[in-house]
Amino acid sequence: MLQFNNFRKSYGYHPILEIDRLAIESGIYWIKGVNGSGKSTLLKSIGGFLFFEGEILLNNVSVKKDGVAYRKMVNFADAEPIYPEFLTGWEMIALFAKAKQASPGQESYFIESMKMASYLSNAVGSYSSGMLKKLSLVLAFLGKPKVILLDEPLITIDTESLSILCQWILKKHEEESTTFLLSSHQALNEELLVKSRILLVDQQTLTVEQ
Ligand SMILES: Nc1ncnc2c1ncn2[C@@H]1O[C@H](COP(=O)(O)OP(=O)(O)OP(=O)(O)O)[C@@H](O)[C@H]1O
Repeated sequence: MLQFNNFRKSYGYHPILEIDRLAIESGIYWIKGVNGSGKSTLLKSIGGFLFFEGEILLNNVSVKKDGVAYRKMVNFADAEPIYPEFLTGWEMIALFAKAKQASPGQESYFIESMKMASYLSNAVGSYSSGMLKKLSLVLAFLGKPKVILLDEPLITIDTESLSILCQWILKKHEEESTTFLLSSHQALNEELLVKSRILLVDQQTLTVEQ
């Protein structure tokens, strides 16, 4: 479903990733690689946020040639999310729900399970890093994307939220066949681990471990 053709990403003259040809089937993938290997660069490229050479296709839709249709199918949560400080959590959720054509009330399950209602009326600028992270995760789950990209989703959230996030991932994958690509230096919990395959970013390329 996700296809790389002659993908090349550099920053200036510094090559970061080269993927000649690779197909990634639907599933849950744990992206591993040492610091600076290119995991965030990979996720941002798939998300359509970075310029690169070559092609990335999702269900045969090209991020370059049909960016609008492509981006409708892909949600992304940044490792260190930054939002306008003056907006409230509710306003951010309303904005994303509209953009992602979420069904009415879709956010309720996520907000309730992570007990976020008490602070969503406050401006985002007042949030702790964990509160902000949880908001970014809710936003990434809105709508019915084919792929959800999560860059370091496990950092800053507390232990209880961590296992709830794993449940969100498993549920969304089971119910909507959503593919997940998530990078993490921390090990995934056991339940998620058994359902995951590993994508290794190493020596400037990407391989799917069997
Ligand atoms: N905007 C940028 N300009 C120039 N170089 C960059 C930029 N962003 C990343 N890099 C470089 O690209 C390489 C890959 O960075 P990237 O953030 O993708 O790695 P990563 O695997 O996500 O790292 P980490 O595990 O530390 O988060 C690094 O050498 C980094 O210095």
